[in-house]
Amino acid sequence: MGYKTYTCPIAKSCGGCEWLAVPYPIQLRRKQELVEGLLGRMAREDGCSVGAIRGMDEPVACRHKAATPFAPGKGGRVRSGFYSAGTHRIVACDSCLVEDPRARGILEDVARVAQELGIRPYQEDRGRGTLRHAVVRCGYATDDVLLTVVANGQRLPREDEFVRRMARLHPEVTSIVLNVNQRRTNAILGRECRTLMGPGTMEDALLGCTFRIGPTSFYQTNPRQTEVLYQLAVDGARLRGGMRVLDAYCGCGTIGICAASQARAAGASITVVGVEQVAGAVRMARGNAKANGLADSCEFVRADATAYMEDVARGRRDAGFDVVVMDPPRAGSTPEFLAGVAHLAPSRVVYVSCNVKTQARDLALLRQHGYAMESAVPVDMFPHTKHVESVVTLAATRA
Ligand SMILES: C[S@@+](CC[C@H](N)C(=O)[O-])C[C@H]1O[C@@H](n2cnc3c(N)ncnc32)[C@H](O)[C@@H]1O
Repeated sequence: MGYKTYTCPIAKSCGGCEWLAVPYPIQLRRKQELVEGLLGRMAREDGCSVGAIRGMDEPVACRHKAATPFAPGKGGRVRSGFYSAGTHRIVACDSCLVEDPRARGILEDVARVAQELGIRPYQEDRGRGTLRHAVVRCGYATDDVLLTVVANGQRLPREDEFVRRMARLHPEVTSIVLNVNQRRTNAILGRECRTLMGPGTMEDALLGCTFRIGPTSFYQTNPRQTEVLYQLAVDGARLRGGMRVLDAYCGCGTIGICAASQARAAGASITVVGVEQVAGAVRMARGNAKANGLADSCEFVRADATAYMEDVARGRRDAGFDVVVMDPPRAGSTPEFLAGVAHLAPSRVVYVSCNVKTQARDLALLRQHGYAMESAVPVDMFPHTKHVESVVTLAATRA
């Protein structure tokens, strides 16, 4: 890898890629050092070391998802682009280095068509206007493109015409969904969705499994690197026939389904129980298990992961897991969940994290509960930013 850097005309004002001026090999070195700093001592004490970061060959066009806010501009214009770093001022943008190249043009045309049809953009300070945000999700292994338009209301004015024009301008869009968000909040998406065109979801494939993803479901941003991340997680689980795997914080069921599919391909059958708190994601996970021929071996439960563990400890749910895979949000897990892991006493724990600080905090507790680190591998899911993901595997030290 040479010392090539990437440029972007709005790099300074956008602030999305804060490390863009840093050559990619140096970005990777910094992330490696960050993970070493947070996990290195614990790894050494347990007799292992932090492995080499898995970076990208070409860290561009890697985000499957792109979004824009809308705001009123001069002369009835509808403005779109990115929020300038630390503000809600919109900086226009017609292409983005890290996004799927299909996405930005579609978002720009949402603004243009809304302007032509007189659909008023949302005024954040007054809570007035209809068009708040748009989000485009593009398949990595498929040609699916899902456009979600977020409205401050149940309908868009001239909704049918809006859909007709967008479909004509962008035949590559396979689905359009209206998401309703009438709250005064910074959160982009509301809970309610209505399909305006197509199936209302998109399909993608990872590690040979197909996944249907809804507009509000979590799906890893960088699918190329997701395959690297998931393979590390599946390898770390050391699956054997007959094993039961708990996939905690499972989203649309992606890790558990990839694990069950790889076990099946190796002639072994495992069972997976996925736990996730978002109802829509659980529905998707069940459908995904079915679509991959794994409905009999993969079960998905809608629950708070900590509450699920507490139920297991009280004997209200089945225990008997050989492996726990956990992939919590940035805030990490809870002491109660981690105590629940100790109660379940799986032989292995695989901890996937997008925030190594909270992961280090949780690993310290798991080590107190009788687990030792066996491996830790950073994965670069977010090039040109300071963020890094890591996969840590632990084994029970007590037989
Ligand atoms: C980092 S994502 C990982 C999802 C999935 N493993 C993947 O790779 O796509 C974390 C997931 O945990 C879910 N989640 C957050 N807090 C939770 C909780 N307390 N209990 C259960 N699920 C939770 C989120 O909805 C999200 O789907």
